[in-house]
Amino acid sequence: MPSANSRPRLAVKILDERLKDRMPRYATEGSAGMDLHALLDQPLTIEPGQCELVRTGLSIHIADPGLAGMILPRSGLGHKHGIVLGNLVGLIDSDYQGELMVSVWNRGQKTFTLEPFERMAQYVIVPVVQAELEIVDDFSDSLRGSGGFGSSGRH
Ligand SMILES: O=c1ccn([C@H]2C[C@H](O)[C@@H](COP(=O)(O)OP(=O)(O)OP(=O)(O)O)O2)c(=O)[nH]1
Ligand SMILES: [Mg+2]
Repeated sequence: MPSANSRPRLAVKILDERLKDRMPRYATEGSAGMDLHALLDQPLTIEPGQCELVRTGLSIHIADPGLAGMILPRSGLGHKHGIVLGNLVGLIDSDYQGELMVSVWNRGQKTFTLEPFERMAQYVIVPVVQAELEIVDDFSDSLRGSGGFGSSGRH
């Protein structure tokens, strides 16, 4: 695993002083994501079916088009409390310089209270390949062809 020194360095703006001692970090050496804390002045009640856009107090400029950020649910909150993301997955462009926002969706059946600075989601950096689309009339044959949606097991 690359040491902390050889990891890509991403510029972060702290938009609220209270985030200074709650910076996202890898909890273990092998963690894929860093948890994002909810920037809230008071507890936020989220009713079943309700979705709230919650501030993180951070802007992260990834800058490198070969990388992207993803905001993913935390499994404990998702499984035990039905707290996932209103957009299912948040995709953060490398040129985005605004505040990271988390769409917190209560897809469960009970009211959930999100506490100030609770860890609500996780942020993962992933490699990205940008492609060029080249218009053609025909493709060279492939084994699959245009079969999809469960076609591979059928005779
Ligand atoms: O959960 C999310 C998803 C997105 N964003 C920010 C970063 C991302 O780069 C930008 C745009 O996201 P996306 O392209 O998914 O949204 P859009 O609806 O297509 O908006 P736009 O027209 O601004 O691209 O919004 C967040 O802060 N949190
Ligand atoms: Mg977009």
